[in-house]
Amino acid sequence: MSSPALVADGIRASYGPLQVLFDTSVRVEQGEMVALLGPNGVGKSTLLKVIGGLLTPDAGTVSIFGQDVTSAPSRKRVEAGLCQVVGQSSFSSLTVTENLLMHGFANSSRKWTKEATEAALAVFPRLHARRNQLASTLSGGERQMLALAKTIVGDPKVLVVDEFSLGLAPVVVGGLMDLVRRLNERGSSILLVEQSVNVALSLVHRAYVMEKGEIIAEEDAAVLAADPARVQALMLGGHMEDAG
Ligand SMILES: Nc1ncnc2c1ncn2[C@@H]1O[C@H](COP(=O)(O)OP(=O)(O)OP(=O)(O)O)[C@@H](O)[C@H]1O
Repeated sequence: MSSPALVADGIRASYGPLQVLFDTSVRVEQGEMVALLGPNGVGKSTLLKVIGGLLTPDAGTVSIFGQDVTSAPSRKRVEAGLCQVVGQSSFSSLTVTENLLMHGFANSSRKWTKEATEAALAVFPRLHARRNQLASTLSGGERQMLALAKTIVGDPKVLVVDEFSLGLAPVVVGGLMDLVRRLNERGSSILLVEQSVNVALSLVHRAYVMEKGEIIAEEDAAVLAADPARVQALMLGGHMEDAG
């Protein structure tokens, strides 16, 4: 039987005395798209830090395609196939297009790189308009778009995305969802952290809902999407008082 693409099992994690994750477990099978949902501050980004090797857990394991990477540096995780959309790092002395092509050629075939560069630029008209401009001259939002576009061109085996809908116009989010879907069709396994439940459930196969550092529900996305009242109750969780 093939190993899951990504497993975080029994993760406990803290910032100093503040424990944020309590035996949190998520799994993404090969070829699967999974969402991690939950309101602000429940620990979603913390779990991604543990997965990416930016925070050492107090307990639990992380594995990628069956390889235990719990204590491995981020570089080893990347070698194992993990790609995380973090930061906005680009080569500032290269143009937008050069950044995309270079990232693609380093990680994938020339054919896919050229196709995906065009597709990514089509999703982001702002980047398209600035395709021959140096990355150093982009605005913060445009750099964010370039970071996402680069990830897609890189054809990752396991893609972890934190809040791709945040701060982007709905039309851009729609285009990005199409790109993520295409990546998944090519075989990428995907973990998507999202606050926008509608965006997430229309894209993924399965979803986890997190509440105060624990997974409180795990369901097929179609089952959750058919029961908005339950989703709303799960997303509000113990945060009713903050929801207003
Ligand atoms: N570097 C840090 N030092 C101390 N506490 C932190 C740190 N980062 C996060 N926290 C706290 O840990 C808890 C979980 O934060 P985390 O960012 O993982 O939540 P989240 O679910 O990703 O939230 P959001 O959806 O708002 O990004 C919060 O109470 C937060 O204040």
